[in-house]
Amino acid sequence: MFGSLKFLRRHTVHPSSLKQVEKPPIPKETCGSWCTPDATPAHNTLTQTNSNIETKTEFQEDAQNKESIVSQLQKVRLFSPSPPPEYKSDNDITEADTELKEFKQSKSEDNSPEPPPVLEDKLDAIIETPQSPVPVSPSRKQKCKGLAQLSSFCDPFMPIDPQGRRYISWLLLVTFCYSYNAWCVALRATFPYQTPENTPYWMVADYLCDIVYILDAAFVKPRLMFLNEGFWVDDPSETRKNYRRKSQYKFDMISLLPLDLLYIYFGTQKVILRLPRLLKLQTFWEFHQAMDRVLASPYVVRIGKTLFYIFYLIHLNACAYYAMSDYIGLGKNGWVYDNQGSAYIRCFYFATKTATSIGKNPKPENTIEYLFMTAAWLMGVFVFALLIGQIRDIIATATRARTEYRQTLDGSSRYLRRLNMPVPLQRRVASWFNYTWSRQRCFDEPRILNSLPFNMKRDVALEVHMTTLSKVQLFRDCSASLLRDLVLQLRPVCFLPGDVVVRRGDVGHQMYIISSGECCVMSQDEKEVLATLQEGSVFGEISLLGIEGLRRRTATVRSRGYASLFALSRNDLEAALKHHKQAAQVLRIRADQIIRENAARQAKQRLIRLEAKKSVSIHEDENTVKRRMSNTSSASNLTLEGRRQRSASAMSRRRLSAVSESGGQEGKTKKDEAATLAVTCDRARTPLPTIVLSGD
Ligand SMILES: Nc1ncnc2c1ncn2[C@@H]1O[C@@H]2COP(=O)(O)O[C@H]2[C@H]1O
Repeated sequence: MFGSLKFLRRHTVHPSSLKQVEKPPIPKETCGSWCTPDATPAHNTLTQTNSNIETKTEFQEDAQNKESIVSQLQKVRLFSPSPPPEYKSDNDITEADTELKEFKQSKSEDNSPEPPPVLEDKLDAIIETPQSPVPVSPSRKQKCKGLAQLSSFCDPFMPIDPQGRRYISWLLLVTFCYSYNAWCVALRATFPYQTPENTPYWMVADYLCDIVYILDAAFVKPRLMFLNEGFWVDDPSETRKNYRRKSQYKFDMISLLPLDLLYIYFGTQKVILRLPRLLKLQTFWEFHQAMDRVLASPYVVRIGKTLFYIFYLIHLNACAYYAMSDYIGLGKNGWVYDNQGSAYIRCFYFATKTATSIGKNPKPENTIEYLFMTAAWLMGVFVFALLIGQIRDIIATATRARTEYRQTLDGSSRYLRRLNMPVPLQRRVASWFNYTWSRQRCFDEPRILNSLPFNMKRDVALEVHMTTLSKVQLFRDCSASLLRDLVLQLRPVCFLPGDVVVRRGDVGHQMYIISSGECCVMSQDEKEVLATLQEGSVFGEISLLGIEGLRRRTATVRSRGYASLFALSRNDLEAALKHHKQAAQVLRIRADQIIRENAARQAKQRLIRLEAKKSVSIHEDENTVKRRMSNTSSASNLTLEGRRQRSASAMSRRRLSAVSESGGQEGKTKKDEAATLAVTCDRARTPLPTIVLSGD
């Protein structure tokens, strides 16, 4: 048998020759997995570009690719230049074992952490999302020198990004001032809440708001960058002109009319003179639009805005009711406010009742009261119905996805029940729906993405799956364009605990990337876990690579708990690899490593089994001899002595034959086993023909 091992030596890989740099070995579990986070060095996350201009030229990318290929090939050099060691005696078993150990060790050395690849540079160009701020021109930088201490927002020479946080915060302040004016002008003009004592406080609040209005119209709005045919314009004179062209500018200017000067003539009680301040309504809308864009759940903003309108209308109604009651005379008849309790609360209560048509309102007693009530009810019927309907729509839109999910879940449950499917299967289906919903929050991701233009779709997909994809070693080792090419082909799939993702022996149709959860690569008998793959790991690629004799799954892979994976079909992978030779190289090298590792493991297991068999057969031989000896106890001493000698020599012969495994009666089966082992070991050591081992 060991003769055949000797024969194999010509094809043996000598792991010791792989040693190039001394690196610490990595833990066992991580050896078998492709780019599990533990096995891979810390990496930079994908970063977003700040401009839509590709920062790398094709040439640079090519040069980088070549460098990376060379380093990969240096890393996994499969052939040894030095001659293989001789297998000289029966100690070959030990040597073979040692070689397996060495192979393992060298493999772990090979997989030892590399210095983190510079991902930032490579992946900077991946997402080509145009960002709002245009780089500041040098002339502007010059101007800004003296004002370096000021933040860019306060700097009167710096343009302002209309989508930036600072501007949105500013809009919040202006909106607050606007709301103050909107509520307080009507309140103070009708209710007796402005007294000579508190007038200075009201005035301070008023003029603080006016200062915000002035700053907004004079320093903020004229610096707002704007999009002109897809380009952000940040030139100060252009941004100023752009603001002046807008209707907003006119309204802003009218809202700042200093009618307050007429206080001198009419007195400070004439708060109605501040009415023009309410014309700054566009900023109020602008703020809500900005929040709509920025917030994770824009529905809250939309509902908030609608509620603001509803309450404001009721507030105006309350003010009008008080003003009318005051005009007619407080408590003069049954309809007017009777001047009891808190004036504002009572009037607001009355206004709410009329606006929402609850009924049981005091009966109007004169024409003006009738007119008021008619107007209030009409407003309730039309305006409020419209606003409340809007809230219903907003909530329906917000929960549409959940409603659809429930409908799909109910439909599938009904279908399975109708077909009398086993209860565990029904539970599994429900569990899958629950998990998929909790992970993705939508079932029609492709439909949403398909409505976007191609590049945008790709950028969205990159952003969505950034966390996982940045952990995939394949994408780090290869050119950034591989990720761009593949990202849209990735199909999210979910697996329940214990689900078989791929089964050994099946034809492979897709490979997988783990997005979350863990998957276990099982041994042939499914009793041992060969490797635990974690987020960012890739598996199922071997059967897709077209390696001769390996078109079927080499191992069963099961999900450990819930697992979210990205599936990539054979066709998509093949199409991508056609244009990304380096990626094909990397995948094949990795596949080769796994195949060798598995083959080496199997060879070792067989050796152990063979050893065990041998020791059992020797033991049996000894027992047989003992039995025979006891049967012939009646024979003469001479004959006994002679037989003993013969039996001893026979036993030693048998021992010898068992140890050498050559010839003998049962030698045939052992020979077969040895031949199979030889072939396995041969496979374990012989590099695959598909792998290109030298290249530039
Ligand atoms: N020892 C191993 N360590 C890690 N992954 C493995 C191991 N053996 C098999 N695999 C993966 O399990 C996958 C099973 O399907 P494939 O043969 O297509 O590709 C296989 C590899 O990606």
